[in-house]
Amino acid sequence: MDIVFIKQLQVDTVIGVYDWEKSIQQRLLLDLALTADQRSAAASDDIGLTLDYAVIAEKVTALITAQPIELIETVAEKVASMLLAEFATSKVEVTVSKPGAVPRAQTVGVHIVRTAPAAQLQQEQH
Ligand SMILES: Nc1nc2c(c(=O)[nH]1)N=C([C@H](O)[C@@H](O)CO)CN2
Repeated sequence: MDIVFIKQLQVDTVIGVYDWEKSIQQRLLLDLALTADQRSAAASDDIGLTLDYAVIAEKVTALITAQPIELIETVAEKVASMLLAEFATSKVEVTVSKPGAVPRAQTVGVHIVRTAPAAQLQQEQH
């Protein structure tokens, strides 16, 4: 199946468990993959028939920066839920990295895969 993706989307926000993290902004990097058949968009050359990655990037950034969050797992789950609810996609993969969180590691993060409920999948096929 086809995938529309965004790699290494930078989002600066208040993120972290500890008190010292609640008064600073830290950078998260997001990799997103949204599964959706792209054949009709390609055949018609119509942005309205695909998943607009610019719109996705804006909505994801707005969602994450709307309020402080403690866990990157929460970020990933919120993003996956929003993408499934607001875009015509059957499956999303969300990777949230927090570079700099562990000094001796290049980066740390979480990767989740979520699928649309069966009812939503049936709607998209018709
Ligand atoms: N699995 C996780 N482990 C940790 C998280 C997290 O969000 N998920 N967060 C922290 C702290 O906020 C850390 O990033 C501060 O440097 C620790 N472990």
